[in-house]
Amino acid sequence: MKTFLVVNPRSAGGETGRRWAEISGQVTRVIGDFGFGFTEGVMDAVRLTRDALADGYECITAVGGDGTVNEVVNGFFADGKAINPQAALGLIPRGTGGDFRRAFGWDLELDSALARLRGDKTEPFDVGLAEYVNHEGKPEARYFANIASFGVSAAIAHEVNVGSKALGGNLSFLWGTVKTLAKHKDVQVRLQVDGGEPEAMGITAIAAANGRYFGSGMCVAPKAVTHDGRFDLTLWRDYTLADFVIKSKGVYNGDHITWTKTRYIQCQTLRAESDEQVFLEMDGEVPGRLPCRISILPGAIRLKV
Ligand SMILES: Nc1ncnc2c1ncn2[C@@H]1O[C@H](COP(=O)(O)OP(=O)(O)OP(=O)(O)O)[C@@H](O)[C@H]1O
Repeated sequence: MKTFLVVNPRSAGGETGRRWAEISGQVTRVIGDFGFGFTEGVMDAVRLTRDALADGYECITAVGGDGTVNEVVNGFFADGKAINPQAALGLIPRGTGGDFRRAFGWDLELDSALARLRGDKTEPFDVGLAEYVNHEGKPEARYFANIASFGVSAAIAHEVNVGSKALGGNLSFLWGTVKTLAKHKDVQVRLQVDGGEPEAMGITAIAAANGRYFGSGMCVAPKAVTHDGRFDLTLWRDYTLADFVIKSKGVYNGDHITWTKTRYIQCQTLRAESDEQVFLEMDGEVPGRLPCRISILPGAIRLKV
């Protein structure tokens, strides 16, 4: 398979760029010739992926974290269609959060990533599509690989992404989480699942999950499968800071789905709207807010496993 690596040199705190000579040497040893490009900023991985597919590359491999995976997946599509439905998505995980790779039990070892790239095993991979309102108030659509969520999860991601990183990555994330949770109140939304009757409800957060983890390791959707053509929809209500701190074990190991404050269903589409400002997060980025429509594209691309 002709392979192209989309490399985010800034991922893993810039270590990917600094260690590139060593990484690329190992890639060559294991898979032979490959093409590659460095991303130069936000959304650049979309362009690199589209160009590589147009050049006939059959396996596009993200070298980075969840943000890079999201952009590469977006590059698999143009004008609402997969550019090459037979093309495969590969991953050399380099990020800090790594929620996408956790669904597959993949670690950060380069050797295991290269073994996947060298092998010819792929499996169908469902892709999420979110239509929403961006921060300029304009309608926008974006694909996602792992999870789209709204409510406190998106508020935290927004706080961390726009907040000061003066404390350093992990501390900023922790501080953003505590600050947001401490002042959070459930928001009122109207939710319509698979075209059914709209239901009004108060929610802490709702996650439409293809993969299983978000928020750097919270197992929000423990039964989600990335090739079953469905989202696992997790609805949290009345969650407080204490649930995320004192009872956090259940949030991290998936037991929360047995709590009375959690609802867990499967669906293919959902619509959500609110009279309040409710941010929408996908794969860790916060490109906009409700109202949104989220749908699944079953087996839209193939994944190297
Ligand atoms: N050259 C660049 N300079 C600055 N930002 C970049 C550059 N290339 C890519 N980016 C941005 O970096 C963001 C984060 O990258 P990525 O998710 O790969 O790494 P990470 O933050 O280390 O990992 P994770 O998201 O898993 O925590 C991406 O959304 C991307 O738009």
